[in-house]
Amino acid sequence: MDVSECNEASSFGGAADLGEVKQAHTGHKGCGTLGGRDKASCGSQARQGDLPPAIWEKVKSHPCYSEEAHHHYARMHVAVAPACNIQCNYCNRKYDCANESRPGVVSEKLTPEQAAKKVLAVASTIPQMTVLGIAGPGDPLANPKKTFKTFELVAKAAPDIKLCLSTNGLALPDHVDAIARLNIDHVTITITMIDPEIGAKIYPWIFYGHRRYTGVKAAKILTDRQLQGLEMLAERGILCKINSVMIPGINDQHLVDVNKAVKSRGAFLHNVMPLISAPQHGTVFGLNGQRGPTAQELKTLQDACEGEMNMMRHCRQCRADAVGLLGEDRGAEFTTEKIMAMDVNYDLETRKAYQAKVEEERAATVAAKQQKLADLAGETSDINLLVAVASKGSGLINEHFGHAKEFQVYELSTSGAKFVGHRRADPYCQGGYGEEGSLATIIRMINDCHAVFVAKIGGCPKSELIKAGIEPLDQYAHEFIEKSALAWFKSYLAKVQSGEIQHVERGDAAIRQGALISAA
Ligand SMILES: C[S@@+](CC[C@H](N)C(=O)[O-])C[C@H]1O[C@@H](n2cnc3c(N)ncnc32)[C@H](O)[C@@H]1O
Ligand code: SF4
Ligand code: SF4
Repeated sequence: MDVSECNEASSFGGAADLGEVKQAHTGHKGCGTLGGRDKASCGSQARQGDLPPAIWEKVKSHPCYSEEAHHHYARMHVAVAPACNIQCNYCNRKYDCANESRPGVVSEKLTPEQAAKKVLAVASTIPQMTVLGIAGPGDPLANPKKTFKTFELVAKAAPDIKLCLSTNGLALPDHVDAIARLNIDHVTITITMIDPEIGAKIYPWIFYGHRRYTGVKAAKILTDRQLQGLEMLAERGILCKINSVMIPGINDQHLVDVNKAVKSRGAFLHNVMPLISAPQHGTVFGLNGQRGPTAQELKTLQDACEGEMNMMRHCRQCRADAVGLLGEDRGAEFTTEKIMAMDVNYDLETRKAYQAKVEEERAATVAAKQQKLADLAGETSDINLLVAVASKGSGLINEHFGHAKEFQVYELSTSGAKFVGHRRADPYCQGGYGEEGSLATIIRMINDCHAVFVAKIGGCPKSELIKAGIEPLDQYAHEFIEKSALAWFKSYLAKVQSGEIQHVERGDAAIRQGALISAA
């Protein structure tokens, strides 16, 4: 789901500012609303210097729009939008499990007033929370009064928080003016098809103009409205992310065409997300056995789409009430009951001071990586491999192998270290002792990786990883991820060149043996 699609309330406050942003956006060769883009300059991997300053300001601390930012900044969603105006075969909002991280899932629905109080409570407890997103549990624009009221309250009380919303796009053209007026600078539209014949297999019905439509007719209205809404937003300089759910056998090949269509209409970022379809969720796809993609299938599609626009690869498919860094969920600390009892002290200056420290930490991460990249400059090898990393955030290798809830995956080559995805894991250590079943699952899940970087690891999992051909590395504990990965890669290349080891491809073959994106 999406969500973090938040927008920026403070720095781009007035109409004049918006005009300036639009000009900066459309005027930039790499990120123009229409026309060619420069591969390195758009999307979540973009860094300072790649983008016009006004765009960089919008994305630099948005954990979903900037891969670099997601190590340092948090987001939150408030569940104020329960209703939906369409039905997707992959969505069932009635199924709720507090321990589950999945789009559309929430524990409590909130009024706009409760939501605003929650935002202030989180903002004062987690000063690196920079983005408020509304992403459900239904569709924000099928609940426009509650959605916009919430944004109004938050913009007034906490003007430094960026505002985002995530919509299926059916009602979008009717609300673009309100979105611009409220300075909602980031909007996500879920577009899974541009061909209504394919759409009819994904959407059983839509509700539009006081009536219900089904089949190809419904899908045609939906795709027309989505693309119209995207063009209208791009025209106003509002950054748009497109979410596409990858459904093998239904729209997987077609998503390359979707990518071209949204790129040409000014989308900033494309997020191809894997279908989640467990039967117990009670969705049509879950019940009829429709599978989601493997990690390798997802990566292959993302690579195919990544021509001129970078792809978002760090989406965690968050709950509609998620709180915290991507990949962690601190929602349980902020239930309505707890918030009502909290003494909330929202202090803008304290938040700014904290975020200045975060920026220092981030600058150190980038500098360390640049130095290692410079070290690699003379290498000519065409070796390209994956490594897994256990991290709790801040761009550090700071998680114990046995406690990791996910492994971040980086692709290493002489061009650098590129974040290409994550694999969810059931923590190997439950209550202090290892579970054999979950160790085997984790090894299968990262079986396409040559090494795994961890803060600490026990003797048994270490030897099992070595047996599986994955090198466990704890000597980089509490070091920066990319710097360490590049340093290790350089030493790996040296060993290959000296004949000390032989490079063996892992990749496809290993992961086809059963590594799914989620162990769940
Ligand atoms: C829950 S929706 C809420 C926002 C809005 N209604 C929409 O669909 O864009 C957030 C995102 O989660 C995605 N999503 C919902 N159920 C999913 C599933 N079972 N598998 C993958 N993505 C899913 C949606 O496609 C959407 O991009
Ligand atoms: S990680 Fe994905 S689901 Fe979570 S807030 Fe960001 S875009 Fe939305
Ligand atoms: S549009 Fe969003 S909330 Fe509505 S059914 Fe689809 S995924 Fe669920």
